[in-house]
Amino acid sequence: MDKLKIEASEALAGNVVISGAKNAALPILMAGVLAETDFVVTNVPNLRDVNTSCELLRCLGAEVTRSDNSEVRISTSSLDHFCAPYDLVKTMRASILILGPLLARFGTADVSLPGGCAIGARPVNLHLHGLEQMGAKIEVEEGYIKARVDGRLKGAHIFMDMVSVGATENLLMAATLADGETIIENAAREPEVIDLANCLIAMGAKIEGAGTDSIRIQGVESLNGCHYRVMPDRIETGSFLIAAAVTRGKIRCVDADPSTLEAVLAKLEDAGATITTGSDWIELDMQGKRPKAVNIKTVPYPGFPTDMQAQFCLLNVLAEGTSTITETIFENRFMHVPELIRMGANMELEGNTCIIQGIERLNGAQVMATDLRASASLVIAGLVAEGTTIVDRIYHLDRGYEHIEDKFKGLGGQVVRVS
Ligand SMILES: CC(=O)N[C@H]1[C@@H](OP(=O)(O)OP(=O)(O)OC[C@H]2O[C@@H](n3ccc(=O)[nH]c3=O)[C@H](O)[C@@H]2O)O[C@H](CO)[C@@H](O)[C@@H]1O
Ligand SMILES: C=C(OP(=O)(O)O)C(=O)O
Repeated sequence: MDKLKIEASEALAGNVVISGAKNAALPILMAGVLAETDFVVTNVPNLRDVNTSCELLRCLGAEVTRSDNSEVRISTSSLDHFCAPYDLVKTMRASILILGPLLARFGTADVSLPGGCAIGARPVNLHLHGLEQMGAKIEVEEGYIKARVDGRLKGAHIFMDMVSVGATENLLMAATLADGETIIENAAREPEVIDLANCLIAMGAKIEGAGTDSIRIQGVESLNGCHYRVMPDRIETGSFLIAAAVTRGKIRCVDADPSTLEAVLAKLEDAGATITTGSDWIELDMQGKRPKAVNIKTVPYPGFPTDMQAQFCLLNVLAEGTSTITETIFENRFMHVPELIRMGANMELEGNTCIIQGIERLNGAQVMATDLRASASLVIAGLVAEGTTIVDRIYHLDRGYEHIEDKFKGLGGQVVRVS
């Protein structure tokens, strides 16, 4: 099994090209099921989760081709299976996003119930409840969600009990083909929801309010394919900016979107970074200084993202001062903490808060994590640790970071993949 071997590195410097966003590409690929004509998605990152999504679409009978690494073409003319099997869903929870599109277009969907995962239980009750309000009959049998509707789904006024990105996306996709108007209240406002909505609009959907907490959808009879370019990955961008900050370097992220990262950039400025932005780039310059500790609390967008929590934990581990990091989205998202402690970090957990006393340097060690962003924080830790760090179980990283070792290498980071 592959591992990443990381040596203590100089301050990162140079440009890094940001890939398309995993968390936008996955729902957009699932939206392909809604399209009656050919659908072409560009800027799709070459990631394990994207491979899984393509495999899922193929397993339904869709034709999926990848002309080069970043373009995916989907044709649903031969789609004739309506089941997302356990073997695929267990490797990628986002497979649940096939439920809304399948049900809306074909009136039937069997989707393996995703289990919990390393970061929490992650139930899907909001997805199911919203679809039921739109007229679906849903049973859970033998580990599968079995959803059926006679004719079309019906527009509904849905009040979400809590903010859920995935449930908002599933219901948004389902509502595009429903009969009448759907309003999703307390909707997630994440940029990836807006990207999905823009894609659906390009396919012919009638959607207003994406990016606010109230999304209004007028159902249409059918949708066509379109050409759609996936937005830049704000979490990949943030991860490279953190790596530059902790190595006290200066980097520019190109093909990035600063407007989707305001909370993260504000915290980096509080940590002492000089941030400069253009319409599609972000530059961070630490001017050789050690970062200052910053307190963080994760909340839904536009607040500070949970997907950047592990990386900021690491920044605080190396920063000047004491800080607290509070995780409010997922109940078990601190798997990086024991591993960072093994590398010498001075931090402790109290409930959902991590208290960190900054130190100057970490020590290399053999580490592993069972979650994507925790793994990213360990790779970045390796760049500033004395000696060698080996990060194991990197299939988690391959779910969300394209060519991570090449991108670090381009910035002067000593990261290599070893078997
Ligand atoms: C593929 C993708 O886009 N993944 C992102 C998405 O995950 P995902 O869409 O799974 O996350 P949600 O926004 O749904 O989860 C937020 C919270 O709501 C809870 N919940 C969710 C649905 C539900 O039916 N019931 C329920 O209780 C979850 O357990 C969690 O505590 O948003 C998360 C929060 O920004 C990010 O960390 C993930 O990277
Ligand atoms: C938690 C994440 O993804 P997923 O929802 O696909 O597990 C993530 O991208 O950090």
